[in-house]
Amino acid sequence: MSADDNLLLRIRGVAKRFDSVVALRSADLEVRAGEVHALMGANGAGKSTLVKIITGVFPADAGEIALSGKASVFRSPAEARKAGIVSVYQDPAIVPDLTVAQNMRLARVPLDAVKAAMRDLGIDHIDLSRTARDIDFALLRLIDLSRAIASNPSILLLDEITAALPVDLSERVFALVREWRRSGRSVIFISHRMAEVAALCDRATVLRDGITVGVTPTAGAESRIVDMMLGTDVARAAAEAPARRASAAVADRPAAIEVRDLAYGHALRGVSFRVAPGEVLGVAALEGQGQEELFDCIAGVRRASSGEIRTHGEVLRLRHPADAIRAGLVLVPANRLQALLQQRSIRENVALAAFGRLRAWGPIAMDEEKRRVDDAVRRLQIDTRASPELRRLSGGNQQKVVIARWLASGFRTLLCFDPTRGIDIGTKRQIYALLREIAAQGASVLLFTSELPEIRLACDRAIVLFGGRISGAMDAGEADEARLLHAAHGLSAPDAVEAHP
Ligand SMILES: Nc1ncnc2c1ncn2[C@@H]1O[C@H](COP(=O)(O)OP(=O)(O)OP(=O)(O)O)[C@@H](O)[C@H]1O
Repeated sequence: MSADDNLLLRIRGVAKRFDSVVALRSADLEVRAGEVHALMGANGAGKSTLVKIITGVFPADAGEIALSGKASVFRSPAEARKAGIVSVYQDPAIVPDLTVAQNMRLARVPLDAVKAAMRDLGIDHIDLSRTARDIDFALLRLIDLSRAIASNPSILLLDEITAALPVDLSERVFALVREWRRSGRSVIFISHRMAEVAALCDRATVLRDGITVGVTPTAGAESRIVDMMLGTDVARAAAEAPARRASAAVADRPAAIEVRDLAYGHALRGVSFRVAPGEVLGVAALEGQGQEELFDCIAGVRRASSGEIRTHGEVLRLRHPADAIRAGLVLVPANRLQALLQQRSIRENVALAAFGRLRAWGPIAMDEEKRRVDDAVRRLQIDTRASPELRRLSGGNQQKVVIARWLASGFRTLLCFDPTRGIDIGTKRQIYALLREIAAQGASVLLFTSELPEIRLACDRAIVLFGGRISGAMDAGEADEARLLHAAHGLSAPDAVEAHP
């Protein structure tokens, strides 16, 4: 049987325009039965738009879609589901104020099948009568995935499913995808993490500026894929890792931020560390080891049960995020939906923080605000073609808006919680370079990342959390994945890992 006989989905010349924005010019995609197929492309390349066209969220302006050789146009996700195509979209399709069970009923999927899928993913401990709003974002995505699996599709589309997931939960998704392939079904997998694409996917289709620019087996093709995604010139610039400052006895300087014996219920216990001015301190941890509580306490979102937080020697009383912002501590949260006003313009969203601050200082300096906002938008290369509405930006570009906001307003310490979630490899490098630049100008950065290789690229030092305590501390040069993972599992003998590669 030839590969063509095995073709499940064939897409030719799909185009889509939103007013003046051309999201897709001519997208081609062929997915075989029993294949895990990566859909790659930089932020804004058109991946999510293609996923939404395939699953009937909106119609294409042009092009053909054929399923098992038969021309197929779906007018809604429900129609696509009936034909065996189901997607887990980038933002969970879950109503926050309903319980998990109510959400599943809303999606018309049988609860028993959802429970079975949750069991397969190892998340059956979640009480289905809990309100979705109270459930961690990473777990919500897995619940959304369980919903998708429950209808047993022949093609599963996963749009950046692992972007919010820590290593251990990502592994469960990979196991499921492999099982899916073994049973002859197909997965279309979108991710900005090249390592997982190379490990998991059979072939990749690459989109650039809305056009399919190549199809390749993934094995050994990582750098070729990056070249295709970014265009060769940009890829070359992106490959130059940001220069890490020579570690000039940073730890000896007075701390920009010092955390002493911090506790928050059982989630955080006796956590102490310092970040010097000009330093980027990385925080690594598996899911739910106290990292969210740590960032929330420092950002004034939650009140610590005991312990102290100081900036430049002064003990802070943080009762509200505004207290932290006044002390120069600002948070870039992982969940951009929390941080952004979807109905407002990009400009308003970037100006949000600066606006409050400038107003506190006196008359609003509109020119100054405009200059700062323009500068931040330019530095982060935010794609403003779809201006003025923020909600029309691609996921990665929305994430950049959150960072741009604080760039425009100024701060002394940037608390970044997984800031490069869902961001393409070129932009990621820009963000690391930006964090380094911010540090070089004297600010300090505390960076939690669920992507362990980022620690070495962006940080000077790293601490690792396990069970609410610090289970490891090391210089970035030593923070390879094996060492970090070891500490993240509460194992204190990284040398043992090296001894058994
Ligand atoms: N509903 C919409 N209205 C207007 N423009 C849109 C809409 N949805 C997407 N776009 C625009 O279409 C282009 C492609 O966006 P899309 O979300 O498909 O990119 P992507 O490849 O998924 O990016 P990312 O990796 O950042 O998620 C972007 O310029 C985006 O701003």
